[in-house]
Amino acid sequence: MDQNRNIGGTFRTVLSRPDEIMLAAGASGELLAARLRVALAACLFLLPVTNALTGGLPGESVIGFGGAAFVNIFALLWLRLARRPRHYRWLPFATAAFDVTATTVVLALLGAQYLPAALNSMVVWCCYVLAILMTALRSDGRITVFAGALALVQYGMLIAMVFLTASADQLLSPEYGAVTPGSQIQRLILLALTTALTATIVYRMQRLVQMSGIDGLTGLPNRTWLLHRMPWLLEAAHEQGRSLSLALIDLDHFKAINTDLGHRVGDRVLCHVAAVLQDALNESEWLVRLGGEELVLVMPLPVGAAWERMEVLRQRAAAHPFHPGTPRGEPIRITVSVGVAASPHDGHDTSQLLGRADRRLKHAKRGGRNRVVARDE
Ligand SMILES: Nc1nc2c(ncn2[C@@H]2O[C@H](COP(=O)(O)OP(=O)(O)OP(=O)(O)O)[C@@H](O)[C@H]2O)c(=O)[nH]1
Repeated sequence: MDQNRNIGGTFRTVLSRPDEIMLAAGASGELLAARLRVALAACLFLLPVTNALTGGLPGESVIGFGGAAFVNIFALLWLRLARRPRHYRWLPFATAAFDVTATTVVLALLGAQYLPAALNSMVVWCCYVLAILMTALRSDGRITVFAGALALVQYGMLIAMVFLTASADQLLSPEYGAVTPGSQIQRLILLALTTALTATIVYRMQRLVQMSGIDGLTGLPNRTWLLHRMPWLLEAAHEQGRSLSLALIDLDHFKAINTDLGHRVGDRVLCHVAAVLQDALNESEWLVRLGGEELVLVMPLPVGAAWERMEVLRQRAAAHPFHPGTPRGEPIRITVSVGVAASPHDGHDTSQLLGRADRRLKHAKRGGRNRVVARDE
């Protein structure tokens, strides 16, 4: 699946809004990035101190110290904001822009003191690379591309300004070497490559998370996906004052299919039922394979409406027999039993809802199977 993606498709994926799981991972990544920034910002004070102690230009040390103080104040502010995960949706863009722009400002200040330092300071220029690499922690390709593009534009403008204003001998320096167009183009290319590499890492991370949340047999989201996704769905439903229902669906007499026709046919039956149900779902309904022959359907409905919806789907499963595909194989009617539970009435978290739905599923089995139960008896 992965190998078949073309570059255009990959690029579109990188630039698209990540799903809820990746956004949640990105929010904790933002907090990690904020903590890392505070630690790195504290280390920045070492640069002007080292510069002063090793006989560097006094003006450089003062600028370095001022820049470090500025970065430290903002680093603490970003950390404070990042402690409220996903509260400020603009935060990852703002912090990435800050990291890049702070680098440009320090380079410009160095250049104002001593022109070659603006373009040939290796230590400060490397902060662009760190700023772009740090966007990988946000698990969002849009932020990586944004930070990379901003670094290219800002550094490109700095190059243009220096070359437009400086004379040839101002670009020669005993400390920093010669500032040449060739070396500056190489730096721009390195920034573009860093951006492309970081975006690729983000893309791979997204694909791995996606793959770990998909059931290999049916292609449905799996238990891992459900356990990650449900808290967000429950929180959103709670904020909007809506109910969220969960239906636990179990195939009836599935053991007999395995025993009579073999496990391989059993697997095909599972895929068949998953496809029959999946084909009838709308965008706000999520079908998950919990494990074995148990499926879960999550619906943004109160319990009564969820029961009605499951009744329709139960009848649909029964009306679509499985065809073994062998010359003498008769179509097999597959039925399902279902237990439904809804938040907030039956519970506030996934395990409470699953527990309640499981109890009702057992009632459905005891009551003769091929039925939906949404109430305790
Ligand atoms: N082919 C196949 N079988 C599976 C898979 N996972 C679980 N099973 C089988 O599913 C069967 C589940 O049986 P049970 O739920 O205990 O019983 P049942 O026959 O379905 O009876 P009721 O649920 O009471 O209607 C077991 O035989 C498992 O081996 C799978 O991935 N593929």
